[in-house]
Amino acid sequence: MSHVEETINQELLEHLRKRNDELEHQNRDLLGMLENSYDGLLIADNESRILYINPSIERIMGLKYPDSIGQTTREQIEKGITDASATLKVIESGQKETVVINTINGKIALSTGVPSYDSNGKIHRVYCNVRDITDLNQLKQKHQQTQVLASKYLAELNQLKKNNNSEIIAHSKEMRKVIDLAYRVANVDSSVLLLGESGVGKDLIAKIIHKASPRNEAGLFLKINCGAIPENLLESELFGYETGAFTGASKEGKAGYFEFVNKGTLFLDEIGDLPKNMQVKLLNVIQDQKVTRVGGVKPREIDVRILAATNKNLEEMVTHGLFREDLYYRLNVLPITIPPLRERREDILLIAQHYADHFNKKYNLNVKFSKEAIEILSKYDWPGNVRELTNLVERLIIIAQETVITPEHIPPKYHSACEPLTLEYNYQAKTLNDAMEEFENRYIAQMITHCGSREEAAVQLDISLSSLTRRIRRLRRSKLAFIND
Ligand SMILES: Nc1ncnc2c1ncn2[C@@H]1O[C@H](COP(=O)(O)OP(=O)(O)OP(=O)(O)O)[C@@H](O)[C@H]1O
Repeated sequence: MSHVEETINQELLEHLRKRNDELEHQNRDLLGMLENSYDGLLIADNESRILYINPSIERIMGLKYPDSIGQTTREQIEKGITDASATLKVIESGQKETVVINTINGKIALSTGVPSYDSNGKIHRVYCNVRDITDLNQLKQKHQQTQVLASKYLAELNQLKKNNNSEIIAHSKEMRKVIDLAYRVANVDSSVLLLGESGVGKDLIAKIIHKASPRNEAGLFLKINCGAIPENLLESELFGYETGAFTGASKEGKAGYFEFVNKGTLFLDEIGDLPKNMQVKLLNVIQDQKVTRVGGVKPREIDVRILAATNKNLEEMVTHGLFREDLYYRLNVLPITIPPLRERREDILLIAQHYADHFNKKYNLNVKFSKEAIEILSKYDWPGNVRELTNLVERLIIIAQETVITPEHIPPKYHSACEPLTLEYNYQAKTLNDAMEEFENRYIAQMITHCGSREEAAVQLDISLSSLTRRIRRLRRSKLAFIND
């Protein structure tokens, strides 16, 4: 070898040594990155055989190094280590794939596989990035729970806002007594049982009691309709549940209404519909002021005032064994009975007027009641009480085309106060035609007197007001004119 050749060889050797050093450094850097990545990294061949895993894969998926090297991801699924494989999906589709996997050590991960091809265009390697999203999922769940809680608070705030605006109309002696009692019981902490037919205002009185009590500042008011929550959910809704208490239960567990409303007031509406097995549990919670979540053992201290309401006869239910006597006495410490609307007729007009103002404002109208319409409403028995009255007022305000509600606008069933007439008199007429005319004349005249107005009489006679007016005009021209102005 010449001197020149020797020099070139040495330079080449030096260059190769340097290059080798560089590659070794790069290799070490790359390996350092792979080994220290917080995400799991996995390299597989075109048969899903694992060639490389980093330590994070062991943390996320429970795969051990070096045992898992050479195993296929299909085998991992068969062994139950994971329930899906991005590698297999990439091999199937030939493109980038992302799957959510549940791993043997209880983690949820997002696995993304990317293919790499050889010079023939065939898959040569699959590179997988496995990101642990368990914490992210828990955060998401927490976020969702916070959102649920926030919307509950918002609903409660809106309810409170509404309460501030809601006015109770209580002109009658009977209702004034009820309100008076409500304010007095507000200052003590005993249970109150609100009794009365549907729609009398039990809800409204319950809100008044809470608002006037010190609990208004300290906690929330929450109404639960015991008859509306499915029996299998009622216990967990009221008392909450612990982690994994039942299938579908949140991993975090959940506070029930009693805990949610702590320091406030829980209004148990339709208490007569509470299933018997729940009655004893409710009794224990009220007595001990402690609640144990479903699936839990540790009782939690609570401070909740109970208001209950029913339109059923609880005493009778106790006699028939449908309601626990001990719970009945526990709830019935302070009973308040709200009389039906028909037993306090003087409230009818004021309530109707109050809601007419309310709906006129709401619909930007200026509809008023005629004297005759008011008379009909005052005489009706209102089996659905104030709720029925408010519903009718809203309907009348909307349907009255004119600015005055007349008897014609009011549906026939409300005209019940005009009972059928009994007509007894001697006919002066001889012929059938005359007798028929005479009957018509007298019947119409008496019906107008009886109902107090032509409008109401027309409703009772089931003819239009204009038809009645035409008949009156014709009858006035007859021999026997009974109809006066
Ligand atoms: N005295 C009143 N003044 C004004 N509004 C009233 C009055 N009483 C009841 N209302 C209204 O009538 C409607 C029915 O009242 P509420 O829901 O309180 O009755 P309830 O007795 O609780 O009925 P249910 O037994 O069916 O639950 C509500 O819109 C309420 O605001």
